[in-house]
Amino acid sequence: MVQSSKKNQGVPEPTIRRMPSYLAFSEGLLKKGQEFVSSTQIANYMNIDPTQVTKDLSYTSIVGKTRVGYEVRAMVDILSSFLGFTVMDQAFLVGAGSLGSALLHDDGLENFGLDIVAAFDVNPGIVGKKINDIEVFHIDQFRDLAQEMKAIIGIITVPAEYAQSVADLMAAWGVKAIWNFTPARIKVPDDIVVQNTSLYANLAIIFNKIHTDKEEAL
Ligand SMILES: NC(=O)c1ccc[n+]([C@@H]2O[C@H](COP(=O)([O-])OP(=O)(O)OC[C@H]3O[C@@H](n4cnc5c(N)ncnc54)[C@H](O)[C@@H]3O)[C@@H](O)[C@H]2O)c1
Repeated sequence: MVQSSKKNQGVPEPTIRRMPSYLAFSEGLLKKGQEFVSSTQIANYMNIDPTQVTKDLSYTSIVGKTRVGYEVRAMVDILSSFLGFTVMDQAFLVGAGSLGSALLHDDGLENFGLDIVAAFDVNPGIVGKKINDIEVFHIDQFRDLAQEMKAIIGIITVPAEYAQSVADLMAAWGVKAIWNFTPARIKVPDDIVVQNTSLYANLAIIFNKIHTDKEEAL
């Protein structure tokens, strides 16, 4: 069995960002019954240079065979483990509104190693309910439940103006990472990993590209 590290220190972030696509591509090939895949085939799919693929995969224990390439089954096993998708980490979500409840409904997160064990909110209409079988508690219960449930990842989906106070609460409890979906930039001790995610930033890039293309075409 391949052990997951969930601590792949020194691996460049662009490499980590490409790996889920390598994994998805390999899973597709596995379903079609393909046994081996070459770096050129992966590179064509990704629209990048084959040497980049070889370099990225060299951070893992995947070994290619001359002329046949990489074994697809090993790619799937090693990449999912390398990316930390095979070991479950527990998370708390704070802010069970529109976005928060969408994340609570996303069963796919579990396939990627994230188990949301509890949600928190302040709205009496939401507190005490279950969303996709995950209980929503009042934020005042955070400290006690954090102690009990020992989640190491905090997900923030509250209005931006409350993001810092929620981050402070999570940091005081001792989370190792915060996945911040708000547009606020939070400040936490350096040993806490913060990942900011925004659909709207990606949308702005799309708008910028299509509008620039349109202007160029005029
Ligand atoms: N990253 C993205 O792509 C993306 C997409 C949509 C929304 N957002 C952001 O996510 C956040 C939530 O957006 P939404 O549309 O779900 O809003 P929403 O109003 O539907 O939900 C926010 C929830 O947070 C709760 N809340 C408020 N203060 C709280 C506190 N101190 N502690 C606990 N819960 C609290 C509210 O009761 C509400 O249920 C906003 O910051 C928004 O900008 C980000």
